[in-house]
Amino acid sequence: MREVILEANELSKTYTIGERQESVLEAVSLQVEAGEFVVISGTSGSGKTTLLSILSGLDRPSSGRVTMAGRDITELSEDELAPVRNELTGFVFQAFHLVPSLNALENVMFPAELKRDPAAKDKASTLLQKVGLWHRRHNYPQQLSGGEKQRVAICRALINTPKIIFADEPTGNLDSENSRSIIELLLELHREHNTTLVMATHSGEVAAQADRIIQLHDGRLQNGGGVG
Ligand SMILES: Nc1ncnc2c1ncn2[C@@H]1O[C@H](COP(=O)(O)OP(=O)(O)OP(=O)(O)O)[C@@H](O)[C@H]1O
Repeated sequence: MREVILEANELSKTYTIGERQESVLEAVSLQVEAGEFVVISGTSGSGKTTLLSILSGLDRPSSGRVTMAGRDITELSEDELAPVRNELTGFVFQAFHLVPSLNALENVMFPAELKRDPAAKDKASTLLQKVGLWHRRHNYPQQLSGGEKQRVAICRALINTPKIIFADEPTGNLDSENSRSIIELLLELHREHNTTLVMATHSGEVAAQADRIIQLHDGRLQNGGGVG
């Protein structure tokens, strides 16, 4: 049997808005195997971003548990969680969170430099070339278009070859040619390094390439979340 790298048990998330309690996720349980490419699909507002944020340890559930690489991360403090996230995961979210004072190349290198990787610059250069941004390497985030920033953020998420990549509409701001090259890059990592991909997307073309599609509807899973 293959390793289950990510597991959610009975996750729920409730927001309080004024006097009202709004339930965004309800009793979501799922398992993802190491090396799987899972797409989370669902209409706008169905809870995809919320689920990805909780699965990746960026946000906490109101109840339920998340286990990552055999470790229950639900009750870890932020200080305990940060090294687990850095070691295992990469994030491609809609907010780019690029460092404004670093140029494109330096932004991509940053996570590898934190690990004192001597190949940081070479790896960052290769990634920028793959996404067609080598000529923009000296530009600062404010000198890049939305789609270019998106691609820099993707390179940065990939530089340490994380075990699990969480991606929220990674091609959301991109035209079809750039979307294809980003998906190709993610799939290349998936194939070559057995990287697990957990991706929310509206794109049927991307979903068609996934091993499994998890459907969210009003915060509930439509099909079982077990390993397919
Ligand atoms: N911080 C918050 N406070 C209150 N409600 C929130 C908060 N964040 C999200 N929501 C609500 O939770 C629901 C799910 O949001 P979420 O962003 O997870 O949906 P989504 O499926 O990713 O949507 P989209 O495809 O439009 O990005 C929405 O109804 C949203 O309004």
